Amino acid sequence: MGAEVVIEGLTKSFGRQTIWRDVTLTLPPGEVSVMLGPSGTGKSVFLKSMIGLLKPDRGKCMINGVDIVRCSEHKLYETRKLFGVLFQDGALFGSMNLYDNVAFPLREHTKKSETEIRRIVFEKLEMTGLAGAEKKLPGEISGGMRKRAGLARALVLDPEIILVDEPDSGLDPVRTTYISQLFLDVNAQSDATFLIVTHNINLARTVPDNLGMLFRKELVMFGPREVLLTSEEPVVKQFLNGRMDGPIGMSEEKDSATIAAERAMFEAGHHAGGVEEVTGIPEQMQPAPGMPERMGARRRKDRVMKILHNLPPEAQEGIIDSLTPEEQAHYGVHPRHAAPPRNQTVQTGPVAQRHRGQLPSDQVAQIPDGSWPRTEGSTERLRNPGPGGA
Ligand SMILES: Nc1ncnc2c1ncn2[C@@H]1O[C@H](COP(=O)(O)OP(=O)(O)OP(=O)(O)O)[C@@H](O)[C@H]1O
Repeated sequence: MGAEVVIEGLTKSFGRQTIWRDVTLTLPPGEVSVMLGPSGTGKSVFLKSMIGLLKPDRGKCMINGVDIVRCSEHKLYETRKLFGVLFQDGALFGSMNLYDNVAFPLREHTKKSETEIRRIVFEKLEMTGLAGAEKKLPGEISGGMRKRAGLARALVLDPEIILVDEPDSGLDPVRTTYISQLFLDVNAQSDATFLIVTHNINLARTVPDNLGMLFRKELVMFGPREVLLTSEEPVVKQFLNGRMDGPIGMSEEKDSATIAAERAMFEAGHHAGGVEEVTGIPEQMQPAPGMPERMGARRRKDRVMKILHNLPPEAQEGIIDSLTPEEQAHYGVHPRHAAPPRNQTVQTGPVAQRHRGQLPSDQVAQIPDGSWPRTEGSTERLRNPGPGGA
């Protein structure tokens, strides 16, 4: 199982420029999370801080009991081995063919024989749809293939946490969906914890279990996808619809006078851009047929049902609607539009509080005893996460 990442009060500045402050969130193990944010809000800086390439000024980033903000160089080196990182351009060595690029971390960080390396490299190339391309140089392949090669390389050390920086950059919408499918397939096969930073709305709406957003040097929110997708926060709504109408401006944010002047312009009929308003919670993408079930998604159901009463009503409704009738019966909930069965209480709380940041750590990915019935294999994996399991 992937590692849990607990971030508390993280703050990063460059000189006098604060990039973001007091970021608090938990990446639940084995789940897929996406961090959104307008350009320049510090998403890449956030990823780099998580792997210790940049040093935050304050706060904690705990991974398997190690605070990577304050730990020794040796601990940091060891903890970094838990990460696989896919950079925007794949970050491949231009003079090495794909085979050597993918083999590189194994040759650098392990004592594996060339036979074993060959087995692993071919396995990861196959997994990322690159079988047969091993002799190609990065300059001879498309941007999409370069990203998949970067992913193959990120996977060779069997990471517990996979960080992805703007997977859609330079890709058309269809290729972006294919690489999103690949992330979910890899997640199903590895149960690794994913964090993807992007401003791609399609990806954000359909891929992750959890969604967050950075804006104005703060984490606007982070939590189950249904919370952000049903949010009434102006900045979230504007971002999800890609419109000019709202607090996000040409260079990150607008002052109130500009917002008011633009509002008047849009009310007078000027097109605010974007398409018609997109609302609601689209169905989440699933692993391709033949892939194992996503254990992270299964654990998430238990986790989210435990915090359901703390979520805004629209998010509660979306979560309940996404369950099968059997799951709804198991958790003792039913859709708001259906009449409650007799003698059964509806678990929809009155809480409409702004859901900021943290999923309480005592509610993250704890599987209750006698929980939702599991298939044999999945029960086994949950009980015995195996070597390297969190
Ligand atoms: N090493 C650095 N030294 C000084 N400033 C930096 C450094 N790295 C990033 N920044 C600044 O931090 C801010 C956030 O940059 P970052 O690349 O993280 O934004 P982003 O949200 O990933 O943007 P985009 O979506 O456009 O990639 C920018 O103002 C950038 O200039």
